[in-house]
Amino acid sequence: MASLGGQQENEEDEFISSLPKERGWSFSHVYLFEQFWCPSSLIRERNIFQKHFHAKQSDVLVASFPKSGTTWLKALTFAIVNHKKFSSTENHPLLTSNPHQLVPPLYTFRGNIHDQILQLSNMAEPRVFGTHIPFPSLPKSVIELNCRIIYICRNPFDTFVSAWAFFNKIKVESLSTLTKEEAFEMFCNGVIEFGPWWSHMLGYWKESVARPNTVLFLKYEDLKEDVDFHVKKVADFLGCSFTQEEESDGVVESIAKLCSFEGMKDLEVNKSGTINFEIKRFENKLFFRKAEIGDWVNHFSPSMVEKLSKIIEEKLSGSGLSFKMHS
Ligand SMILES: Nc1ncnc2c1ncn2[C@@H]1O[C@H](COP(=O)(O)OS(=O)(=O)O)[C@@H](OP(=O)(O)O)[C@H]1O
Repeated sequence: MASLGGQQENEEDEFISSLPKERGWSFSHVYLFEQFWCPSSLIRERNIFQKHFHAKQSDVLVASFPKSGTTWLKALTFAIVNHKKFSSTENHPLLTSNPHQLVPPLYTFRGNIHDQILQLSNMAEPRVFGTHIPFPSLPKSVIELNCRIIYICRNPFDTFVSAWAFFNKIKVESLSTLTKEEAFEMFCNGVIEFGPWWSHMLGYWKESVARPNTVLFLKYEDLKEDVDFHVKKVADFLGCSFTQEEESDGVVESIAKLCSFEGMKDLEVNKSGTINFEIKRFENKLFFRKAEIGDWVNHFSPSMVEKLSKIIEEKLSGSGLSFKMHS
């Protein structure tokens, strides 16, 4: 972890310990920082980032609440921005690397901060980063330079099931396994890494309405319905539209196929590869579970359905944001 130096570190520790604190889903604790629940390590990383990271105008951000389709959108975005560089069928980096390796998270400082900044500044442009950070807490330079942001969200029912399955598998050893009931209670209270999920979605939703050329808001369910349409939409948004010839050659369809759940989950790198997450090293295969719309029906009791539906109604009403719950 990058170091701030003695006194500053102490002040930061004091600041973090003054914040409201809850048990996390995968981290021992999460703190209410800038109105979202966040592990202490991320608060530190984010503070360093605010100070030292300078966005470039060509940077692209893939933003999401966890378990909403991040892996899929990272793969698609990487393939789209590099479609002139790599063929989707031969030797494509996505055939041998997990999307999270090709599209690194904005905040994961390990080791020397200056090396990290140098590494990032040497990345091929356009640099594509992933982030689960809510809109208001993004690095200032990202906002000031109007870097393009693609946000993906998913219906909260499926997001909950996916998160419950995933976080229990990657959690720190010392944490007890969250029962479905415990996790659901926390989810309904917004207490989950990067939550509350409703303010996360609404933050990006409002920006996408106010600045549609800067923030593109996508839904997992819509991508499932017509991925080719969305591949073209993302390319147009990023200013790298496909030519007529590329479209006739089937480039759009081959990107969609390369990034499909079926295509990705059976790749060797995603079956047996591992990724170094802050908490521990875990298997890439954990990013690929069922990828269905409506799996929640196998997990929700009628009272859970009623409670979550009410929260969605209450939190999102009037925003214009709604979800498809079944395929
Ligand atoms: N290529 C592709 N296409 C469609 N769906 C996919 C794909 N890759 C992963 N998935 C499904 O997405 C869910 C994981 O969400 P995230 O990728 O956002 O997870 S993470 O936040 O990056 O950890 C998780 O959903 P569930 O299966 O419902 O748990 C994955 O199975």
